[in-house]
Amino acid sequence: MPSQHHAQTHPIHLARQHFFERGAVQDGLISPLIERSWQRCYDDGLLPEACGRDARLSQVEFRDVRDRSSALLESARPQLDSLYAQIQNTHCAVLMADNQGTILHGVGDADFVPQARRVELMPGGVWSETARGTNAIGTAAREAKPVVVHAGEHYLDQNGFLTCAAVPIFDPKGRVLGVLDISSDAHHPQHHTLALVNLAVSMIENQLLEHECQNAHLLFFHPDAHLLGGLYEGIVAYDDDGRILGCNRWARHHLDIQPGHDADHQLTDFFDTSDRDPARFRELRSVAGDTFHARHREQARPSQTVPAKPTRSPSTSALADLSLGDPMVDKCIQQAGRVLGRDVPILLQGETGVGKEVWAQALHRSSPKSGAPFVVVNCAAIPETLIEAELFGYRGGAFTGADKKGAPGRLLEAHGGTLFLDEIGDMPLALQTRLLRVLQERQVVPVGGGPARKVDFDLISATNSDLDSAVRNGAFRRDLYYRINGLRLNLPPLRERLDFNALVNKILEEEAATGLTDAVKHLFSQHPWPGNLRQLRSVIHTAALLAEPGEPIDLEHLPAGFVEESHQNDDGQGSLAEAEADAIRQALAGQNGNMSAAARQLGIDRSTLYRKLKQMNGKEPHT
Ligand SMILES: Nc1ncnc2c1ncn2[C@@H]1O[C@H](COP(=O)(O)OP(=O)(O)OP(=O)(O)O)[C@@H](O)[C@H]1O
Repeated sequence: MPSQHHAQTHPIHLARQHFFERGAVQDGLISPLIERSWQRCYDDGLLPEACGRDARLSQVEFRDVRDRSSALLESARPQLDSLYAQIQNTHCAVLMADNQGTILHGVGDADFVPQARRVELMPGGVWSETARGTNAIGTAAREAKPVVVHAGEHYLDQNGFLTCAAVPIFDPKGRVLGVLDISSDAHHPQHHTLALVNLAVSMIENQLLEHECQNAHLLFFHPDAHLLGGLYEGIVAYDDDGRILGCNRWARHHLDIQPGHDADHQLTDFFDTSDRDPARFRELRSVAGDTFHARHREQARPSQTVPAKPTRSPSTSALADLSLGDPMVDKCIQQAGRVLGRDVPILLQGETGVGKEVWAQALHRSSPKSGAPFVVVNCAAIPETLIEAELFGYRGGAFTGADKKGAPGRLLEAHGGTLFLDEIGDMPLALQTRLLRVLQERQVVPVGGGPARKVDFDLISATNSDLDSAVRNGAFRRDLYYRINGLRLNLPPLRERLDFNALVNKILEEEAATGLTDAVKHLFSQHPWPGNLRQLRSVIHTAALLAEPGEPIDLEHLPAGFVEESHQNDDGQGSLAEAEADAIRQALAGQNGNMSAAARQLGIDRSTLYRKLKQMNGKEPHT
């Protein structure tokens, strides 16, 4: 096969010439591993002047792939960040791929990333050997070995500008789970990169082992007592019967186990002892005759009565997870934490889309009632005539159209758990009286009569209207207001949150988006966000689908009307309420008056849009 590379003296050029023109390479010009890989690519029919095949995933495929690798991404994240911090500003990028060579995560220097993107060396790019010929990621995955691929060792001509060092990441059973890589421009070769990547991978693998074998015994060992406790110690996880559940790469190295061959073994297959629990000894001998120094650790085991550590229970973390650094939010979390489980009704107050329902769920999950039902009733979404039956239930045939068997009602469904009354300000006055009675007497009588049933639930209510003024003008019962307002949490609007950037990053991650261009970052920081977190999520969700995999969200990906909404704010034209009203009018005009489509575009609920329109029309003269 002819190659673009003609007679040249550099060993790699010579090797390419030999390989592509004569079909064999003179000994010593390139490593046997690279030659093996070239041969596979050649046999597979790949041409060196090609661009790669099936080499890029769609956004949807990419999202699926990332979801499947979420455990790996989670275990690896701290190491990815710290690895990049060590090599930053050296014209390179840190990349992590799954075992099929699809790049899941990438972070790199501004002077290298554009070059890398030209060949799709970025998240969403597929770098398997089949797709792109010999390359560090694909070849490391294929060979299950650390690999450096420099310049012309890349099979495809177009990748000859790269130098890359990649190390496979093994799961505790010794299967390749992914690949960690540092790539840079071949003009800036990095000398210690492979060692750095190896270290980071060791740490990721240990993290995976401890995470996946949470209830196991752990045996740590090393031939040198001074290196016990260091990064190169072997770790074996095993159960009560001495059966090996998994081990790290150094255990495989010290015990000479081939990756993938450590399952279905007993400790006694490798250590020379008849004791099933050899970890009781400080010194061990392997069956091959090597001596190791050892230590032992028992992981937390559910069956044992280990004194409870004052750790954060998984439940409280639901609430704590809402903290991203905003002082007002943190204060709410702290106050809520104090009253949870103490029969104090909580009232969540905040603009539409600030996350009141998300908070209600987190409060429920953090409470002692987290295992019981969480029942949501949106008082604005149910027609007035049906709220009563919905809440209190009804006897069979109690009213026209009612189910013959009757229904227990949402209050009874919440028995033992949490009732979340959303938009409580929209509850009709007559029903407020009935609800108050239930809260006082803790029993429910269904519509149409029947025996009273006892109910017990935690109550969380939410409103985006000003309940104080509703109480003053008689639209909301004062006694009910006191009853539901044991603790009021005022959730700040998005434009006032000091953790705005952290929130954006969290949503970008959840939506598998790559990032934002500087122009979009600037626009976001200026935007009034009338739809708050709901609008932010909906804008990022759509824009992430419109951007190519690995491409940051740019102005062109933002929904129509969004940029204009921001500019109105820039011009300083009028108040926020006016900006919001303008946005609503524009959305309705743009969607030919279709309420559902306009609400979707604005990132708010249809019922919220109705209410806002009512408010706008009440204030404004007809035009
Ligand atoms: N802490 C958060 N982190 C990320 N996204 C969030 C958060 N809180 C809310 N969101 C997003 O905003 C959307 C709206 O949240 P939610 O329904 O809880 O708001 P709300 O205040 O109850 O709105 P409304 O008053 O219109 O009923 C959620 O579906 C979620 O996508």
